[in-house]
Amino acid sequence: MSDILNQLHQVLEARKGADPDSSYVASLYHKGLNKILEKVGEEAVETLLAARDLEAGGEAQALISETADLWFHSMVMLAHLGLHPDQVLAELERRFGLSGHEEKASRGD
Ligand SMILES: N=c1c2ncn([C@@H]3O[C@H](COP(=O)(O)OP(=O)(O)OP(=O)(O)O)[C@@H](O)[C@H]3O)c2ncn1[C@@H]1O[C@H](COP(=O)(O)O)[C@@H](O)[C@H]1O
Repeated sequence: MSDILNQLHQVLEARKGADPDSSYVASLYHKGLNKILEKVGEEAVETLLAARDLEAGGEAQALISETADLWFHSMVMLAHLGLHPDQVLAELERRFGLSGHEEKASRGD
């Protein structure tokens, strides 16, 4: 399932040499870290508002879409700073192991 993260990361890397007028990602790189962080913050707020709306009877698709925007802009931030999404996945895997989920799952707990 996470292969889409790798494929998207490759596109984000390729956009480092692209014309800012022809690519949204290249335009974010061109504007710099502060603009990218502004977008991450904006999408985080839109995500939490969509979560509250869903609990109040709104659409799940709105939360899914906002979460995708948040993950996407977080990946742009990581790529801009020279990091790979695999590093985040590895950290989640490390924590999963630390909390003993696999051990509990194998025991059937
Ligand atoms: N996954 C995405 C993606 N998700 C969201 N967005 C863009 O993120 C922006 C979301 O910001 P907003 O909703 O705030 O829209 P906005 O008001 O127009 O944004 P701002 O003017 O505030 O920057 C929109 O312009 C969306 O088009 C994305 N743009 C690109 N991608 C992926 O990145 C790849 C490369 O994109 P380009 O660089 O545009 O070729 C694409 O092939 C896609 O796979």
